[in-house]
Amino acid sequence: MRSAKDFFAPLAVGAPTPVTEVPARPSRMIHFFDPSNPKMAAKVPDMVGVSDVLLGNLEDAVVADKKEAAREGLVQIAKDVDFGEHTQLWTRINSLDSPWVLDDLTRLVTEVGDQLDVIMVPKVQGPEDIHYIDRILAQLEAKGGVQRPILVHAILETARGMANVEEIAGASPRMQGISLGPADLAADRRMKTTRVGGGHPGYLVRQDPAKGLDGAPDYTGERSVFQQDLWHYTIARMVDACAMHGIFPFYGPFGDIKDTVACEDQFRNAFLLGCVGAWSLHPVQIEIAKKVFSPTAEDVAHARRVKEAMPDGRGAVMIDGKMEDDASFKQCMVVLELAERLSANDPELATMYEEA
Ligand SMILES: CC(=O)SCCNC(=O)CCNC(=O)[C@H](O)C(C)(C)COP(=O)(O)OP(=O)(O)OC[C@H]1O[C@@H](n2cnc3c(N)ncnc32)[C@H](O)[C@@H]1OP(=O)(O)O
Ligand SMILES: CC(=O)C(=O)O
Ligand SMILES: [Mg+2]
Repeated sequence: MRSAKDFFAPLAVGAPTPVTEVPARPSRMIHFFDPSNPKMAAKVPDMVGVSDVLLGNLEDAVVADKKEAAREGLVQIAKDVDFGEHTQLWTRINSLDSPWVLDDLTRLVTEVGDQLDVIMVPKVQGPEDIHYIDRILAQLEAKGGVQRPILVHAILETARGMANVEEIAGASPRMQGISLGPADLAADRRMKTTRVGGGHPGYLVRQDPAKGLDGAPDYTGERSVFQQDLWHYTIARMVDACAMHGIFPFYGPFGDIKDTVACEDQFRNAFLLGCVGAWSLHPVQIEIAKKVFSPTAEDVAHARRVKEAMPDGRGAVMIDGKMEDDASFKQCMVVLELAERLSANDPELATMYEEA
């Protein structure tokens, strides 16, 4: 463990000073594109300002013989495209045990390090993986003359990573956030779902049987079933780990692109539990994430009323028959702060909240 007093010192001579607070930039959707796919790459400039985060994916979903093309494609995009103030450029590098990761890091950081906001690291197993990335990034930042520290995002997609999630979240001042990786995590845990995120009709709770005429349970009657959320425990624990360390939790991918309704439900569950965003794999999911991860006009209006009724956040008042006090005031401030942050980037949302 590093001494607290050294935690914010650069890990290489000439590397930029680490941040003491992770910038809370709007990141409602992390939109994935494959930089080796010319059709997807061509769409990137038009997605600036549409997606909060554009992520050039180098890992899974990019075939082995396209790894170099994806890396070079991303370098070119980072050089050619102006991402402006409101869209961040991220990448997902290959896993730390792969033959590509060293070149991914070396090439990207020394060539376009100042354009990259966050590097997503897949299959993080424990804090030691983050310590490795922390040091090598510092060395490469120094070599490339990078001016601001590149932040790090871990994907939670192994049982060991899950068991170490709190240590991962606090492993470096570079840690920006953590995403749930439901596909690899399901495989690693030997879960028996073949879906990429989302629920499963087999994971359910069934209503008790009604009583028959003789007062005994009638096991033959109709009984409602309630599908449960396979990911509840994992997301809730990830949210706590992130909140504890002042970093941001994200739901990951929802693979059933055509099921926009269930995607919206899964995203909203994550939003309500504390996540700030989700991944978008297809352009259709950008709008879903934008809708879900922006507070509703009703919630903003309610939060404002509570703030007006309790300007200093103390005491207890009744609003619409409900008690509001210091704690619910804080809940309302979470909503208002998020609405304010998002409005600064999104004039449409700003107008909606003004009129709420
Ligand atoms: C478990 C994990 O690790 S998840 C993360 C890794 N996976 C990914 O990154 C997957 C990213 N997404 C994709 O590869 C694709 O969206 C797929 C394979 C799911 C579907 O692709 P398609 O079958 O081409 O979808 P579809 O036909 O609806 O595409 C419509 C248009 O949107 C484009 N498009 C599709 N996905 C994207 C994207 N992520 N970004 C930009 N454009 C996209 C297509 O190129 C197509 O363009 P065109 O109209 O010029 O032909
Ligand atoms: C997100 C991811 O990489 C996974 O689900 O495996
Ligand atoms: Mg994965």
